[in-house]
Amino acid sequence: MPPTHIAVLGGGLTGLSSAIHLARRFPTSKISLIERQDVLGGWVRSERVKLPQIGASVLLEGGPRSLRPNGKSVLELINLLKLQDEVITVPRTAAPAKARFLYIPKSYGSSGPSGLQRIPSSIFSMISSSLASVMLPAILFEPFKKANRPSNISDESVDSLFTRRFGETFARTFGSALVHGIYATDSRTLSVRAAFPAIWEAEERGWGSVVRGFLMPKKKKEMAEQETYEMGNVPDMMRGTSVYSFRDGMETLTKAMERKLQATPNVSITKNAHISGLKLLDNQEMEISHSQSTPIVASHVVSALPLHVLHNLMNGPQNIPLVPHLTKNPTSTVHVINLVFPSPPKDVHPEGFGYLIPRPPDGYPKTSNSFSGILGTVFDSCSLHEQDFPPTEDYYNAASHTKLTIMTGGPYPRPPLPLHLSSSECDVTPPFIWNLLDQLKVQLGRELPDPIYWRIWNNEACIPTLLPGHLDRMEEMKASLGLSSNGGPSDAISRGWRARLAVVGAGVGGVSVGDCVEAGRRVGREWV
Ligand SMILES: C=Cc1c2[nH]c(c1C)Cc1[nH]c(c(CCC(=O)O)c1C)Cc1[nH]c(c(C)c1CCC(=O)O)Cc1[nH]c(c(C)c1C=C)C2
Repeated sequence: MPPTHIAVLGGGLTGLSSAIHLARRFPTSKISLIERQDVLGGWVRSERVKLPQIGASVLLEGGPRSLRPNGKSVLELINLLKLQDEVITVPRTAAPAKARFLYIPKSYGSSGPSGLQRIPSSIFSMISSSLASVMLPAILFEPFKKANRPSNISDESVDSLFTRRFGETFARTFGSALVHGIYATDSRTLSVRAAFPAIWEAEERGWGSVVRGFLMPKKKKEMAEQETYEMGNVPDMMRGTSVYSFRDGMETLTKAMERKLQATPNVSITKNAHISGLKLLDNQEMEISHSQSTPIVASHVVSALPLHVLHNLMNGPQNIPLVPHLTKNPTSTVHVINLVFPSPPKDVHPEGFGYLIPRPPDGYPKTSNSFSGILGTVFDSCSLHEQDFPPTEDYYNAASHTKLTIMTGGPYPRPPLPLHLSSSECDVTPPFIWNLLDQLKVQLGRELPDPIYWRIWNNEACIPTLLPGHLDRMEEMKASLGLSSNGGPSDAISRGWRARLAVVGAGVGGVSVGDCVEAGRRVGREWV
């Protein structure tokens, strides 16, 4: 029998995707989506600002800003929500797809390269690269290094695997920068199996060598199970695309998901609702108390809340079955700072995607002082100039402005934020922004004009750091809910939750937009 009433807790990407797919799968079930804030979409936030000084309208992002076309569940949503005309693509041959940089401060050491360094994209470009001294020996000798994974480990940190296979300098230079750019955390704390399973598996496939493993074909049983996605013509549109976004930013996707849900008769959305409790009733239904009206009683619940928030809900006075590991992982806070300069990109930065900054050799500083803790900078004008008006064909040399985004925080101590978070709220540029501009000038190696617009987004606890052992812990968590590892009901049916509570989201199964949408797509499959 289909569920009578499904409550979806949390209206971020995973909650929205869960509600959309559950409403399709169970058209006769009642579905209630409950969100704490007055907007849906979670960390996805796009803002269009008009800048009359230069006669431009500029689209800025506070969270994720681009997508890769390999995420089939997002391509499917684009098709289902008819967003094809909103998509903008960056071809694989374009500069932002090919040119990515590392910034290595002079203070990191005298022997290696310093300054803005282009990351080579092939073995041939590696030979002439200034990063060759760090990359070439590490990569060329790795296949000849003895297998060295300790037999008693089932997971380790990204830094630990990179150091074992490629050496300490490579691990710190490339591994830490990669982890900054995705998880905004310390690579010495992040689980390699949870964050980069392909690297862990390549080492196994390659008899101890990651490089050999990547060069070898995958065995049949390692190939992902084949899912069918309703993608229509979207894969054709994406041919040759490196990354894509939407003309009006990533909110195009979440707003379209919300509109779709509003138009679906069996779905109700409650915003501004503070959820205060989750209780298991004697008849196996679940009661969700929240601030907006009387409690909701649901036969099935999807929690798309951050795990620590779910933990707090369950820790009330009611006696409910324990769900383990909800508070194990820490989270990273990222400050995202959009800057708009009144000059074309050629006067501000090299053409490309942007740059990442590796971890300092002595580790992260303990206090913020004047050090800004920049993790990396994205050259938004290069990849996303089609979002801005008026359109400029030769945007790099001729656009009226440059937009870029600095990301700070994560493992660095964070200086206090200014009172006002955008230049539209105050006339005086705060020291926080001047300090970042000083750092930016050093990193880009040039003088910069004063920005005509700045905007700070405080993404508090936005990305979970999945600690080593995460995958095993999530199996135990699922088992406690009465779910087996493949998502179906386990024989532990006597457990209180009886597979009627599903826990999904970035803290469980992957932090990318694609992972969140996919998790929502798969949830509740066992409820038929
Ligand atoms: C708020 C800042 C974020 C940082 N990482 C993420 C966010 C939202 C999440 C993230 N970023 C990337 C991925 C991988 C995506 C994939 O493989 O499909 C994830 C899950 C890659 C990425 N990193 C940066 C960009 C612009 C992208 C493309 C995707 C996106 O737009 O988020 C730049 C970047 N992100 C962060 C930092 C510190 C940084 C530095 C330049 C943190």
